[in-house]
Amino acid sequence: MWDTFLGKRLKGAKYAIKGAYLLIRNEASIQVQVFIAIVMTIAGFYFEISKTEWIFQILAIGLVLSVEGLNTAAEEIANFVHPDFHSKIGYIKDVAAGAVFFAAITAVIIGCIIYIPKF
Ligand SMILES: Nc1ncnc2c1ncn2[C@@H]1O[C@H](COP(=O)(O)OP(=O)(O)OP(=O)(O)O)[C@@H](O)[C@H]1O
Repeated sequence: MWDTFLGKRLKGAKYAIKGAYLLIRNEASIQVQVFIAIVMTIAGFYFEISKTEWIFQILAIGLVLSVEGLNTAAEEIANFVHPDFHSKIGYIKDVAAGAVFFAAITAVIIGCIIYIPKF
């Protein structure tokens, strides 16, 4: 069953769900982002944001969690291939963190556009 086209896709999805679970269980940065996502979701219901606002909020949450997850993967690869201090590893980790910064700034701006007018 797992050797068919559909079976291989299902197996891939199984590993992806396992990866998402590992990120949430092991990574403090992801746990913080998930907490913020839950708070923002509660805020969305509390302020009864519009369908368009929900779409942007969900996209922002997904963007941050996705990029944070990829940043963690980059850090893990860097630590595995070169556990010792190296300027190149420092550069790789810094640019991966920079990607998270872009995503986080985008999410904050979206949050401000949605919620500031509600006060
Ligand atoms: N092996 C290394 N060589 C050079 N610089 C490093 C190395 N490891 C970390 N750094 C520098 O330290 C910064 C933070 O490292 P890292 O992202 O691993 O966070 P941490 O706080 O050490 O670990 P964690 O995120 O798991 O708590 C990097 O962005 C990089 O500038």
